[in-house]
Amino acid sequence: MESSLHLVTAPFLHLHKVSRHFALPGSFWRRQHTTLFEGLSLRIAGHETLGLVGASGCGKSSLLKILLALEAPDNGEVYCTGEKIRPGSLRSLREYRQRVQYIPQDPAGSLPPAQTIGQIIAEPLKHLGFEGDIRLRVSDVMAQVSLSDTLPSRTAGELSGGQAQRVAIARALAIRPQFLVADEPVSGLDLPLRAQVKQLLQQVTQQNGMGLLMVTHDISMVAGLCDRLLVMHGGEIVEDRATQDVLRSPDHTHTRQLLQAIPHLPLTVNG
Ligand SMILES: Nc1ncnc2c1ncn2[C@@H]1O[C@H](COP(=O)(O)OP(=O)(O)OP(=O)(O)O)[C@@H](O)[C@H]1O
Repeated sequence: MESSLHLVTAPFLHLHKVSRHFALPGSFWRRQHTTLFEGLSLRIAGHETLGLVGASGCGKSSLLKILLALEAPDNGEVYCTGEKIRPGSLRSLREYRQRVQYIPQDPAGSLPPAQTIGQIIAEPLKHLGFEGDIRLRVSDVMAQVSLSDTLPSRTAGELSGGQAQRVAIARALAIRPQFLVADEPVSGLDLPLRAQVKQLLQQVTQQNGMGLLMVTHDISMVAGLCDRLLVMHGGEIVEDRATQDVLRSPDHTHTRQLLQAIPHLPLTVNG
């Protein structure tokens, strides 16, 4: 199934007919498989900001892992600017890691607690052989995410959830990627911090001319941040349109259910 937005003719990222199956628990000899998605295609332009929403368990994170080339699809290919990444060479994978960076779901849990902020942000620079001044680059990105008043020698274990997410964003930005992929970047944060992270993502993508794909359960995160909204259901992308259009007039029953599930404040207060 090709996603409905065919307008992206020269995509930066291209998933071509990817499939994901999982073995169900059971004996090895009688093992059965479940199909999460089959033959799913998606084209994304380099400057686009996209939200990906869907009910829990529909396969969003699995799709993201394939897009990030962290996992290989069971069938299908992943391309970046026309070059095959999966299956592909180690060289193309290494270049891909430089171009597409990941912001994890639970930064407080995923950052190594004993490492300093400076070490964490410098790690991808060292790993990918950055040739400039690493300390300068670390302090540059710390300033970009408003961590400049925080000492780079503080350890990740000392940070609040909001600060940890800023460090994770700074680490992703350090090697000057062209595209960010974020998996539930605000889950676990309270409402004011969610708004701050949303504003920060908006700011860094605009300032650096980067694209963004963000998985979220929180549809309020995509409004104003993502130009394009994908809704995943039953192993397919059932909506793929401009965010405002989807929010104003959802086509699919599942999208309407997701929108109806957003809590609203009562308009009047009695008593
Ligand atoms: N490695 C795996 N082995 C077996 N099943 C898996 C594996 N990874 C994911 N699954 C199953 O695939 C389904 C989709 O998981 P996935 O994490 O992609 O969904 P999701 O839409 O991101 O969910 P959530 O919104 O709750 O994070 C789930 O039923 C999950 O249990």
